[in-house]
Amino acid sequence: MSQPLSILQCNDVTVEFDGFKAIQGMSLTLAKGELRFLIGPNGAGKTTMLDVICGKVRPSTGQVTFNGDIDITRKKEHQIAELGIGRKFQAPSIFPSMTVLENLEIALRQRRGVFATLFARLQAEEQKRMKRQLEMIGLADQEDSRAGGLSHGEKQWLEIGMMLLQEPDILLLDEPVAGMTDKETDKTGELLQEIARERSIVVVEHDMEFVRSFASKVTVMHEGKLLKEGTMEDVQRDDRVAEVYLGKRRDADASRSTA
Ligand SMILES: Nc1ncnc2c1ncn2[C@@H]1O[C@H](COP(=O)(O)OP(=O)(O)OP(=O)(O)O)[C@@H](O)[C@H]1O
Repeated sequence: MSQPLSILQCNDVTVEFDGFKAIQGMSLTLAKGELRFLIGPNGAGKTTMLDVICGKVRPSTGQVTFNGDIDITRKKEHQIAELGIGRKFQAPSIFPSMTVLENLEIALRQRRGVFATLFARLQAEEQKRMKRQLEMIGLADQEDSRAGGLSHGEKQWLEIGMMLLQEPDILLLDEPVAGMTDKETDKTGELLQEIARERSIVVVEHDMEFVRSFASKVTVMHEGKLLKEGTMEDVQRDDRVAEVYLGKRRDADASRSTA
């Protein structure tokens, strides 16, 4: 069988903070249209890996290549964003006093490659895209609501919608379901699976129930290194993972899983 095409490759990445190696020779390959979960105990280096990919942190050694042969290791954050890698942080960065639709309009105007002169001609088509995006993020009947009045989950979906209007090839999400209700969490999982039909996603996540429900492939990090990669079943069967990660969470996890 042929290998799926990769959209991102991180090879032997090392990150040092004042001599402390937060990442130690980490490699990760992401396929086109893949929804990948990055898990591991606190301090494993998950967020730092996202920082490396989006250009916020420069690795001291190693290489990151995007879309085949584009070396993004030394590129600046805005250049990487323009190439098509979008990063969403934990706190939503929406404009609370504007409506849902206005927030999406702002995102659309920031879209890479859209020239002001073309904007008028594209408007009808762009309006359609915004409406489609609204449907996808489940906020179609709230387009005129003030974004600041949305629930926590809805704010996160709006921000995901804003990212999508910039048409990234890769979305990097840090704990997207933190603070969400169970219902919102499930909706988010379904949304991510839908997005992954067209784009690739890396999700850093602590909520194991969420990962179990929606992950096909999981990467486990520990002390800045790759510990295990595979299906959730592979990962759960691995003794080293149980020891360093799942074991530590087993009690808290068991109480959630019985629900
Ligand atoms: N800017 C920084 N300066 C110094 N040390 C840092 C910096 N950023 C992260 N670290 C350290 O690097 C290690 C990895 O941190 P990172 O935030 O990537 O882990 P994580 O797996 O995302 O953890 P968590 O799940 O708790 O968010 C930690 O020991 C952290 O304290």
